[in-house]
Amino acid sequence: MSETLLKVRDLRVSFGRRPGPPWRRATTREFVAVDGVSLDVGPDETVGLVGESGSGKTTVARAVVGLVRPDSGTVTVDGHRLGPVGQRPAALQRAVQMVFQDPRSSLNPRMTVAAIVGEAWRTHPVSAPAGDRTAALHRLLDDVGLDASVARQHAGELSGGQCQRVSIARALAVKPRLLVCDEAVSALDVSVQAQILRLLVDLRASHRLSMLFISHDLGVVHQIADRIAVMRSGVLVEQGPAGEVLVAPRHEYTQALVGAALELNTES
Ligand SMILES: Nc1ncnc2c1ncn2[C@@H]1O[C@H](COP(=O)(O)OP(=O)(O)OP(=O)(O)O)[C@@H](O)[C@H]1O
Repeated sequence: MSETLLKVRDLRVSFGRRPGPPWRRATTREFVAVDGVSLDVGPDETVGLVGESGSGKTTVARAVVGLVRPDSGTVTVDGHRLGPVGQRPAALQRAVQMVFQDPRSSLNPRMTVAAIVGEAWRTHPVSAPAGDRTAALHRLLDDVGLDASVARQHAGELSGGQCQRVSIARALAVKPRLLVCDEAVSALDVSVQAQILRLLVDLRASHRLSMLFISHDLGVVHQIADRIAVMRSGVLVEQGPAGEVLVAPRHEYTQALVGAALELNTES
C-alpha cells in the first residue's frame, strides 16, 4: 500500500466541442473547467477542497469518481490508475464512493431504504454481508444514526437530513476507502448540517475513511479538514495544513476567502 491513498496529477478537464474542421474552428472553443490540478489524500486524512461557485470543485470530484473523463492527467488510488466508471475494476470502483449535495435527488424516492442499500450490495457483491442481511442493514443504519424502522420507509418519506444519512449508509455499505463529499451538507438546515458533519467526523474515525470534502463554506471545511486545497477558476492556488491555510493564507484569493468567512462569523 502506498503512503498516499488518492493521488491526482495534472488533471485537466474541458467542456464544449472539440475543434472541428478547420473552417469551423473559430466557433468551437472549449471551456477549461479544471487546469493542472494535483492533490493528494493520505490514509485516514480529510482534505477540504474550497473555492467559489464555478471554480471547478465538482468537476475535480466527478473526475475522481470517474463521472467525467479528463482531457489529461491521472487519478490513482493506492497506486492503481483509475479510468472512467464502468471501466474500473470492481474493487477500485468500490474504493471511492461519492456523497452528493442534494440527498433527495440522489435517492430514488420510490425505493425503500432497504432496497437502496440492497442495490449497493448487489452492485458490489464482495461487500455484501455473508450472513443475516437484515441484521447487517440495521447495523449500518445504526452507524449513521438511523432507527432500524427506517429500513422499510421509502426515501421520499424521509427528511433531508435522514436522506443524507441514507446516502452515507449506501456509500458505507460497499466499504469504501475514500469518501468524496460534494457539498454534502450545503442543502441542509444549519442544525441538521452540524449533525451530519459530526456524523462524518465520527465515521471517519470508526470506519478509517479518507475524505475529499468539497465545500464553498470555509467554516464547514474548518470543522473537518486536516488539509485544505483552494481552487479558483479551475486552478489550485494554495494547499496546506488546515491551520496554516486558515490562519496564515499565502495567496491573496485565500486571504479574501478567509476574510469574508471571518466577517460572516462576526456578523452572525
Ligand atoms: N457538464 C458540463 N458542461 C459544460 N460546462 C460545465 C459542465 N460541468 C461544469 N461546467 C462548468 O465548469 C465550471 C466549473 O464547474 P464546477 O461545478 O466544477 O464548479 P464548482 O466549483 O463545483 O461550483 P459549484 O459550487 O457552483 O458547483 C463552471 O463554469 C461550470 O459551468
